[in-house]
Amino acid sequence: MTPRKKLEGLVAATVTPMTPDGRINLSVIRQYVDYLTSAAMLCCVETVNGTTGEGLSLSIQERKQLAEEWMCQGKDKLDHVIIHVGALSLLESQELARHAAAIGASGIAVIAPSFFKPTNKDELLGFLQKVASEAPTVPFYYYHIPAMTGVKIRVEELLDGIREQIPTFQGVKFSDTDLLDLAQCINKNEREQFVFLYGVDEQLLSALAIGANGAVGRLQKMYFLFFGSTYNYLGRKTNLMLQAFAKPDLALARKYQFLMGEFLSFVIKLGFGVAQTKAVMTSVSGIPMGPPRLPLVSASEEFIAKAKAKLESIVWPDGD
Ligand SMILES: CC(=O)N[C@@H]([C@@H](O)[C@H](O)[C@H](O)CO)[C@@H](O)CC(=O)C(=O)O
Repeated sequence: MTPRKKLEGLVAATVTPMTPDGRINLSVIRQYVDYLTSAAMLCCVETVNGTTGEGLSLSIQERKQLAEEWMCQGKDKLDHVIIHVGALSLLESQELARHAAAIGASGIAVIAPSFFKPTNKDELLGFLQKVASEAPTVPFYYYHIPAMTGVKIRVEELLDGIREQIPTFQGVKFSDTDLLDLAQCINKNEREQFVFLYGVDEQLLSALAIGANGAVGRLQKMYFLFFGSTYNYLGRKTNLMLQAFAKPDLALARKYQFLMGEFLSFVIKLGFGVAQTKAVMTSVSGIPMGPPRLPLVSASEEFIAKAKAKLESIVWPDGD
């Protein structure tokens, strides 16, 4: 496999900008990249076309266009662009994997198919292997998000012998609240060959504690990574939390986590999902992210006003 720059830092799960009439809006991606690298202080971007990016609501053609645009605009600015290539149809997923390889993606991620679902580890592995083998030089990540897919096969179980079947396997985008499963994965990963990208932003500090349990060195090597939708607009604050944890200044790290939690808990009560993430991101960055695609519907004006007021009312420890 071609040596690539080490994957480290925060990874934003990107939204897919759309025009008011619901078409993908490639024209703002350059601005989006600049925003992420400057204001949000991120150097990686993922997943183009993931959950937050409404990947499964897009056509194959749209997904390819978006992937190409992110690769083009991210060149020399983003260290990594990981492309989500999961689909309900194996053939479509394979086509997207080949495309991601052809345009030079830093990695591909795949969720479990979620209409006809794999019922055990071997079925899931079979699907993942057939996708990964279409991009034999591209680092491969399993994207575990059971709340969305309904596929609850434990990652700990999936990891056993996975490299024999998927030589490009690099790790897991772990977007689940089951910290026992995550802890077991980290604990078993003695040779440190895999990375775990944790994706429940409001629980990041707890996951950090689990990752740091084995050895602080893991954290220093950024062996344990974080991705999520909130890093689109709270990336800078999350980076400050990571710095406080590494120091270690746990009281300060907790303060950041609690304040992020205060915002998320507030918006979750109002009803929070991809549509609302798009609205918050539009309001914070000034980049028109547009509406989501049906069946998702735009966030209400009331939500937008309340979320904005809440975010502005938070007094962060760095004085911002
Ligand atoms: C279900 C969901 O959308 N989860 C988000 C989180 O970042 C989530 O928005 C955040 O923790 C707030 O609840 C990410 O894990 C999604 C994600 O990684 C992706 O879009 O690729």
